[in-house]
Amino acid sequence: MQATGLSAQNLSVFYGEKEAIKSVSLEFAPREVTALIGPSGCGKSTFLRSLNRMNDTIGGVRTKGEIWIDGENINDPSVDVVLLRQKIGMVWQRPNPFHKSIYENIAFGPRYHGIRKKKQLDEIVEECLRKSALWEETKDRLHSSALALSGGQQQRLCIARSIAVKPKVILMDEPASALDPVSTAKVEELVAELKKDFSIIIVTHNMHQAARVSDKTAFFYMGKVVEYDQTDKIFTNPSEKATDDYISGRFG
Ligand SMILES: Nc1ncnc2c1ncn2[C@@H]1O[C@H](COP(=O)(O)OP(=O)(O)OP(=O)(O)O)[C@@H](O)[C@H]1O
Repeated sequence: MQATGLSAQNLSVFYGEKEAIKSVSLEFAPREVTALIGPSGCGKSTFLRSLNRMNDTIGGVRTKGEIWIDGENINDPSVDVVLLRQKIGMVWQRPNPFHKSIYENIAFGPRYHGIRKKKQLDEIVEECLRKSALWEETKDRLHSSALALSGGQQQRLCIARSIAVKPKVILMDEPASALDPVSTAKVEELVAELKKDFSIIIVTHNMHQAARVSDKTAFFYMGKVVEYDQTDKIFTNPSEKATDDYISGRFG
């Protein structure tokens, strides 16, 4: 079955014999934030990575089922993985800027995809830094090393880098878990701002964060989605007892 936007249909992911994701179907709406929650080892990161084929980089991974974006099955052999990851970007748990200048971190992707004019690249760099609430802090040091930024600034730079290639969807794997509370709040504000332009799918262990930033929440347990609904509903009146037990801290 094809769907508009991004969706997983009966997706299973195996590490060797182990089935880490068990026939999961989820559909993501444009310009919404979806939180993936659940206890450690339930498959959130595996599911997230399968959405832009980052699992391809791990040996011994096998995928069954389908993932569709804009009418294209991303696991089809004809799919160009570089273009796929332009469309579906990723921000990791630990900030991982390139060992380059702040400017080059952002210009790299657009340049790779064919933009060469300096003026145009300058505009993209400024726009992305503004959207990531980093412009004021960096405009006088664009050509200094990105590694001289604080951890929180580096993570916002990684978000700026991910939006520079104009993705439709941004995947975030616990993007604030390595950050202090002030930097965490800035990343959360950024998520709220960015959803005006992008769909965001965020893995988080922080229930308050999921409740604050997301429109929809999927509760994963042992490789399956137990419940997927509006975030308000999941956190105030979940349909499944297991969801209630998890969000009330009774396990996990
Ligand atoms: N590279 C790998 N090789 C083999 N098994 C793996 C690999 N990565 C994850 N797994 C297994 O797949 C299952 C799901 O792991 P995954 O990291 O997706 O869960 P998670 O919900 O994101 O966990 P956490 O919240 O602790 O990050 C776990 O049983 C894990 O041990």
